[in-house]
Amino acid sequence: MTTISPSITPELRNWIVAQAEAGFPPEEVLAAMRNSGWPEEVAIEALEVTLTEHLQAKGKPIPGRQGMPEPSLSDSPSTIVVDGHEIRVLMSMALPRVVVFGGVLTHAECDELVALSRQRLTRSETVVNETGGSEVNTARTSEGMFFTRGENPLCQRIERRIAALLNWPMQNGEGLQVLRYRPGAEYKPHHDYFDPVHSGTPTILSRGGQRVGTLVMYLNTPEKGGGTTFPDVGVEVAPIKGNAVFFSYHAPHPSTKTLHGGAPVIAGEKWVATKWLREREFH
Ligand SMILES: O=C(O)CCC(=O)C(=O)O
Ligand SMILES: [Fe+2]
Repeated sequence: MTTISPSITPELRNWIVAQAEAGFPPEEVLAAMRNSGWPEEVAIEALEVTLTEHLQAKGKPIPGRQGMPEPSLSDSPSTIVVDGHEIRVLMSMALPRVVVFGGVLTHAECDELVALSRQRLTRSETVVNETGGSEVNTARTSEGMFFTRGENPLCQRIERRIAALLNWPMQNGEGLQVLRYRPGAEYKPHHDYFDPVHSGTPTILSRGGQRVGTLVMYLNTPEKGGGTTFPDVGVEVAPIKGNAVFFSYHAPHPSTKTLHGGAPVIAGEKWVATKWLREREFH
């Protein structure tokens, strides 16, 4: 992962906003910044951050990829009913795009997922950037397993619910992943998208394009620790059985502020099921 912290001075910010308001497309503003000596990566992040914040301040929608997974929240409902199942909306944030839901899964569904996955857990692996394969990694000390999409009636029911909740085709989802963290286990902050700079990324993208969103569902409530953290914005989501945190990223870029991690579990175990959403049909 590359992390860039450009110093966006007020002068630079005003200049970028003035260019955009004068009608110059972002590509031209970027070219001008490159010509005046800015490294491309830094210029892109400065542009994205400045324009996103500017649009948000003016209450305008943020242009991104055409179509993103997104719950129907335009009239700020307190609950969303999906297939007769009532889900509560607990928190919504614009940047990063994060929504916390209550009661995505019933306690019985959480217990059943744990029971179905327990015997299949192995030490979690992470993607090897160079090859697109996977390997054991000290940043991720959980154990995990993947269900294939639609593997059993429970997975089918949950996948249908998630597709309706996030307005995203079921076919574009990866199979559910279940993770168990024991005391001391954690998942250090990372992005879920595949970094385009890595040579293994094209192999991964051939199976359905980029990841564009993540839903982490909590299958139990750890006694202490184990929250899902978003270090860019100092947010921590409490892991409560049945609840879930959704976040989306319209580009594979840190300016989405979707850096996140599973904080170390201090007491008890933590179980989650993660659903990753791809741009296109995942196969
Ligand atoms: O365990 C968590 O809270 C986060 C899990 C996560 O980041 C992932 O599965 O990609
Ligand atoms: Fe993640």
